[in-house]
Amino acid sequence: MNPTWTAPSVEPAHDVVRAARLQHRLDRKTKPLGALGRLEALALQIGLIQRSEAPQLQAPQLVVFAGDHGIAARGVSAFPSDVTWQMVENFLTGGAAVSVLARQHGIALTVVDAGVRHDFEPREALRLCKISHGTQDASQAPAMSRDQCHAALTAGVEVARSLPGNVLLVGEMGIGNTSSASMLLSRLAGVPLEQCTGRGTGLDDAGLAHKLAVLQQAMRLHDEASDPLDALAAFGGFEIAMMVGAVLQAAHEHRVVLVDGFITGAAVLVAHALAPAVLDYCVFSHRSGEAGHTRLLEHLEVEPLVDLRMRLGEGSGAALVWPLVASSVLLLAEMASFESAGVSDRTATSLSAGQAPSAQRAA
Ligand SMILES: O=C(O)c1ccc[n+]([C@@H]2O[C@H](COP(=O)([O-])O)[C@@H](O)[C@H]2O)c1
Ligand SMILES: Cc1cc2nc[nH]c2cc1C
Repeated sequence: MNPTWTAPSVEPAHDVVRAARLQHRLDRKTKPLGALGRLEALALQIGLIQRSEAPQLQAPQLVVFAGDHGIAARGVSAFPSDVTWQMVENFLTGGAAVSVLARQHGIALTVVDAGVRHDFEPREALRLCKISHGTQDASQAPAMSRDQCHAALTAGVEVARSLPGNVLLVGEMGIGNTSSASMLLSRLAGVPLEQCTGRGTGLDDAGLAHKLAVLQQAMRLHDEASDPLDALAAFGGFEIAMMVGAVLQAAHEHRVVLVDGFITGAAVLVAHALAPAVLDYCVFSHRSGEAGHTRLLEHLEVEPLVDLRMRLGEGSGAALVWPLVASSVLLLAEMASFESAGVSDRTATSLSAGQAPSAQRAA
């Protein structure tokens, strides 16, 4: 087995000339300068991602990657592992939060069995990519072997490659996966584990203290795992590794990547360590209520679009902000300019008052 895995290449999306042109288009729209706030930066980012001054979003795809975690047997979650496969069934029959939101917004939903401890009947919206029936307990052994880790990364690449459209919304399901995300954050960002570890699905104070002790044990066991792929194999899980592959492939193909919460954020953290330009393609949908998410966003120096104190996962936050993302692109495409609508702008007045247009934006 090849000891290294070659990540899809990711080109930086930034281009100074295209950014200036997009900004000029936005500035000539019939509104005060900057009045659409972060929607303007969003439209500009998507223009850069698509290398276009007239970006368009097509056939958004939400993929929920699901996997189980051996470490869940140590009592680090408020729920049992069986909830993972039961929720996969719920996604497929349309009753989960993400199912409702995807239906509401016309987003295609695919569920990927990355490594759930259950055998599923084949279904149209289900991709069977199981690496194993759950990972090993990371407090006792590496969560996965190098081979399994590479297989999961490759499967994620293949899933993204096979999907239509130019927007990937990334979600996950896996009892115990906040533990993996916390350990990845601590190891890759150098943040103390206490600041990375939270209540997940709803641990009480005693549960949180126990979770922290288990994660400390796992971190000590894998104290050599500092390279991003070593850390990913040590701490898991299969769904996180598949998300890393999918995000890298989506960025390679110049798709917009709409990132959900803490666990999807941890996958982006790994992807960023492998290919830093991946961040140019990522839109961070929301700030999760899970404690470590704020540290993760600070480390990546990114700001999510909204904070609704959600902490569900599944891609629910990504699905929820999809209409904002779609609106930003539509406004860029369809709003009239001052010239085309015959609306007077204030440039003439400010110029006669000796103020440069650039000073207006700063104001
Ligand atoms: O996305 C988030 O920010 C988030 C925060 C806390 C929990 N979750 C979800 O809850 C599960 C993991 O929580 P836990 O307590 O089992 O580690 C998993 O299925 C995630 O989708 C998700
Ligand atoms: C019920 C339930 C739904 C979820 N969706 C994502 N993670 C979850 C965890 C639980 C426990």
